[in-house]
Amino acid sequence: MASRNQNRPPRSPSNRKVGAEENPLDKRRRIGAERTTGRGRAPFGALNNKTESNDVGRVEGSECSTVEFTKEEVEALLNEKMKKGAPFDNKKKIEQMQDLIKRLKLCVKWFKGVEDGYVQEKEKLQSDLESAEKKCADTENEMKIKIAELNETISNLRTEISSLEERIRKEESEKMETIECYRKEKDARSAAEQMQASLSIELEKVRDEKLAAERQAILNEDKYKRSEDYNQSLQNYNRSLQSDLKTINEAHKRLETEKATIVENLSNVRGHNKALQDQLVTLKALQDEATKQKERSENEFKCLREELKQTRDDRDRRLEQVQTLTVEVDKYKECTGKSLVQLDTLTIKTNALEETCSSQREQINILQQHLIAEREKLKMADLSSLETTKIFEDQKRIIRELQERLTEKEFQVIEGDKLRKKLHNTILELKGNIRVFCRVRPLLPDDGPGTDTVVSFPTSTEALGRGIELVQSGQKYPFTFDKVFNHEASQQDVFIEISQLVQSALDGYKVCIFAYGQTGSGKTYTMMGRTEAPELKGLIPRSLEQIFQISQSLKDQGWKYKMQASILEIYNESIRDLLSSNRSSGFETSRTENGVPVTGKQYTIKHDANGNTHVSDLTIVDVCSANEISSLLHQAAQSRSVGRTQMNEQSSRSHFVFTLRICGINENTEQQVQGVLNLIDLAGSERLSRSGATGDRLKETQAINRSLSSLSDVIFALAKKEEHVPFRNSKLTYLLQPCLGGDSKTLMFVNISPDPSSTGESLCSLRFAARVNACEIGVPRRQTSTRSFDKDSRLSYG
Ligand SMILES: Nc1ncnc2c1ncn2[C@@H]1O[C@H](COP(=O)(O)OP(=O)(O)OP(=O)(O)O)[C@@H](O)[C@H]1O
Repeated sequence: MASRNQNRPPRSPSNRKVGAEENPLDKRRRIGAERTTGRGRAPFGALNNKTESNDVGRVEGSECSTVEFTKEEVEALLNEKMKKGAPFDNKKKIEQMQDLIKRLKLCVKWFKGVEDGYVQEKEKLQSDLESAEKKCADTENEMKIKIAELNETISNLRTEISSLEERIRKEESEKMETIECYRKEKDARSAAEQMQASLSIELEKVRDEKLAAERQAILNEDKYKRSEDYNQSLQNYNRSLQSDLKTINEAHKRLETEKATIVENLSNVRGHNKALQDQLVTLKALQDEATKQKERSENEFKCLREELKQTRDDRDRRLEQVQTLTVEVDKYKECTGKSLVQLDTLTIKTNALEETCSSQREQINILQQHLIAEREKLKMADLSSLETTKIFEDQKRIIRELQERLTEKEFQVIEGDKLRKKLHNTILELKGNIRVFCRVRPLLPDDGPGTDTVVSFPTSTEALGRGIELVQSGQKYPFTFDKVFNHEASQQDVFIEISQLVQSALDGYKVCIFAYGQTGSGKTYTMMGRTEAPELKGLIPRSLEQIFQISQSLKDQGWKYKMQASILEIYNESIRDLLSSNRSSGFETSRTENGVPVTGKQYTIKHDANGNTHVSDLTIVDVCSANEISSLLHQAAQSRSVGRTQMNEQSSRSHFVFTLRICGINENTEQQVQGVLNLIDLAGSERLSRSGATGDRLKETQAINRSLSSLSDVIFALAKKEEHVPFRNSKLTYLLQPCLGGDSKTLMFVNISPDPSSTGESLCSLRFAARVNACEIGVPRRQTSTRSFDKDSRLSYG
């Protein structure tokens, strides 16, 4: 924090040396001591010395920046009296006075310097505070963003880590599965290899067997060939035996023939027969022998056949065996081929799995490296978050300090605001708690000729802008009001004058602004204005817009406002709720239409202990914006015109009362305010003698006159602090009474028509306004106008 001395005017080099050796307090003490001992104080002593050397200006310039005064010194300087000398020693007196003046000048300069320093310090602090606040807010935002980013990064990293861990777990389980698969495949491969080996052995065996079978087959074939050859030879032998047998049989036949011949020749050849018989026996023996031989050969042949068959069967069997073995060999071959293919695919798969495994291992390594890097990052993030937290704490501390300063400043602002309100109110009170403005409307095409003939505005310094003169029957009637607006005054000109009152309503005061005047004098124009163009807007919309604008701007100071609006109309002493959603229920029960009572509500006016007015059954709407108010005013205008049609009522015969209740609370100070803003367009005034009214119209006019007269009576009674406040059964005055007394602010517009045919009405209105203008409520009014209130000048509308 900057010390206060930093903002002081710079010290002269010579003095800086002194300042380095002793503090200002010591110096002040020294100055005081020197003064009491009469040896001269540092500033004044220096001044005196320099005065002697006739170089006062330069000395003052250089010394004033180094001299400091204590309160006591300043008071002593102010209270210092002339030393008593010779009574006519004017020269000495003058010197003394010059000395005193110089010291006083020094003191004043010192004061100015200090004051400038304070102002600079204040400005610097203000700018420091603003920049620090901005910086704090920025840093806080940055911190928040950074923390959010870090949190996000941390959460991302965490999710990444968890996903990586999950992936690792998955990879590991996959790896385990792969290893398991690999192991199984290895087993299968080894089993297949074993099988292949056993199959190879079997194949070898089968091959051997096949070779043996082939050899056997060759042998068998040889055997078979030999058997066939043998068979052939046996068949040949058999054939030869057959041919032998044939020849033998032929021989036998021949022998038989020979026998016959022989037998024939037996006798002849008995001898020979015998020999022949012997030969025959031998031949028979031979034949037996041959038959036996034949049988033996046949047996042998049979045996050989058997053997051949057996060999053939054997051969067939062997062939079958060979075939089955070949099939088996083929099968084995196929099987081996398949196994080999399987083995190859398994090998490829294994290789692929091994590759996958190694790539996964690599991936795991990469992921682990990632994990390590991310952990490292996390650590870094933690560290930076710690650093950030530290910075954040520092910033928080700075913010706290700044907030404390801000609170201090806010307190000062609040105090300033209180002072502003007080001053604002004082200004208004000085202007008068009751003020009367007069507004003269321009001539309308329907009016008679010339404004100047009826109304004129005095140009004397005292009455400029405040005076108005009305001419009736050649006689001039001068009036003075707080402000007089001529026919050229715009709506904005008028609003500028009343806008301070609007501020008072927000400050918690009761404010009542009403327009009074004869029919057609411009009351509605003043209060409501016209909707065609924004610049024609009247006081009511402008005031409400300002209220919302100010209430918005006060939000920064912690003020929160709740606004409630109600709009009513008083016609013939009956209240009509212009915001009632049910139009027929907007009328008071006491009203009748064509002699038939209209069903509706009873609007009873009550005042509570806090001086607030309540109208029972009245619609109260919470409003937050000027737009809402506009739509309410629109609704009220429609209800009004509907009411007029229903009641067969003429325009301007009713008082239009817009009430805005303002409840403000300051969240910082818990200060509360309750203001009321009443904006009223009164019914047009009319003299009975002039209206020539009869019947209901007469009653209406009497009621209006009664309520207007009663209004001035109430204002008068409140101004005079009279105990009895006359209401004369006027609902209007009873309604407004809490807003007229005490420190309430009342502003009355008296609207004047320049139409020569209504000069009498204008005079009457001006007299009424003058009567109100003479009232004083609260603090005494300014001295500029002498006011008198003639109790007997009560207006008569009769
Ligand atoms: N300052 C002005 N400038 C221009 N025209 C105005 C001004 N004042 C009033 N007028 C016009 O004069 C006419 C009568 O004004 P207005 O209706 O406001 O009178 P009023 O006093 O409200 O009458 P009433 O008592 O009958 O309601 C309107 O046409 C209005 O536009």
